[in-house]
Amino acid sequence: MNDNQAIIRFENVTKQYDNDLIVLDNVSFEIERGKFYTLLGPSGCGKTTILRLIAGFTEASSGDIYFNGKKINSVPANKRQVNTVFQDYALFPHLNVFENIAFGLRIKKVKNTEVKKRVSEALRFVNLEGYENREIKEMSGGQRQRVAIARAIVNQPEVILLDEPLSALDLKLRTEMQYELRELQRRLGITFIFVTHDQEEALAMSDEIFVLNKGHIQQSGAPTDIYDEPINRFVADFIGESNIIPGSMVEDFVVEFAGERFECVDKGFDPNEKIEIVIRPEDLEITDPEKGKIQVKVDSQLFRGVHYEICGYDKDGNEWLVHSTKKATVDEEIGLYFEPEAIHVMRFGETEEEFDKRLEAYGDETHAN
Ligand SMILES: Nc1ncnc2c1ncn2[C@@H]1O[C@H](COP(=O)(O)OP(=O)(O)OP(=O)(O)O)[C@@H](O)[C@H]1O
Repeated sequence: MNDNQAIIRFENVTKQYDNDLIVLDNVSFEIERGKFYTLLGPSGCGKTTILRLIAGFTEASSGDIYFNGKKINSVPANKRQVNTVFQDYALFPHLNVFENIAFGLRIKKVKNTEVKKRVSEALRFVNLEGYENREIKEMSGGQRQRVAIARAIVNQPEVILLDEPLSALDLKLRTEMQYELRELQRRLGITFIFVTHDQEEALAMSDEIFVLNKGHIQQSGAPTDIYDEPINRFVADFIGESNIIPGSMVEDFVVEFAGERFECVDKGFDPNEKIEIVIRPEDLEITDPEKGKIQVKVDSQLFRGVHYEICGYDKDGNEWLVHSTKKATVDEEIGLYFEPEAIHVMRFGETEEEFDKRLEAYGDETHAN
């Protein structure tokens, strides 16, 4: 087997349920071996459907799915090198921790000594040594979560699918489990495909994120790439808070919005092409009005612990959101300063393919959005 080969490949996969709803519309992507992937998107965008297609719980309406280069469209679920960790853990309440984890091995008629060895190993991986004889009802939410993960890794699958596995946990435990899961994936070296609708979780955990909406992958890439270079309004909005302001590209490196022209680092647009710009709230600095590039009248302010969240309007009526450790006063006029690099220019309705082509054509010494 070629190590560089994608472990999973979707080729023009469409999924339409009986009710005629097209959930995935001609989707193609590759999953590389040994990485942590996250499928991120709002409720109903098709994340779970992708997992179900990989696991073999449902079939594609059209298109092909490959595993290690072999087409697996009609391979039954129990013959796939894949294990799923479900949102509700799906543990058996009448079996103790050991037997829950051993369940899959027992079905495969693995020898008792081997079962013991592998279950102990799996328990060690999830830090639950000594819990073998506990009843499931005696385990906390976080511990149940770990049992569910142990039950997946004990089968030594090549891929583990995790469907919102942390959503039932409280915030503190959830954050702890995020670290644990990430660390576990690194130690095991197994490919993880994780589903969430929580953008912070996706940014914190993943090597690669697929942002999904309305049956399409809107953008895929490393967390920093997606955060810094969202290709459209949906991604910009979904991944963190953004100021999205309409404008036009005057020429290469000059953009106009809020009635002013600004230096930027983008090129490759038609002269005066209508665009939208994104500036992240943390990239705006509060200054005196005359030192700011934009002047804004403060409308509201909230203290968020680490920073103030300040909202205001410029003279054109655009809303500006600022995250700053500096305080402002409601109705005060403030200046906002930003570097040319803080401006990300987005073309209307561009697909990821077109975006990538344009980046290639213009080299990567600039954003060349
Ligand atoms: N078996 C089914 N029959 C008909 N429609 C379905 C079926 N399963 C899912 N759907 C529909 O397909 C769409 C996508 O569902 P899916 O579960 O993949 O979304 P999701 O992104 O995982 O959402 P969530 O975050 O809410 O779990 C939804 O509109 C859902 O109602």
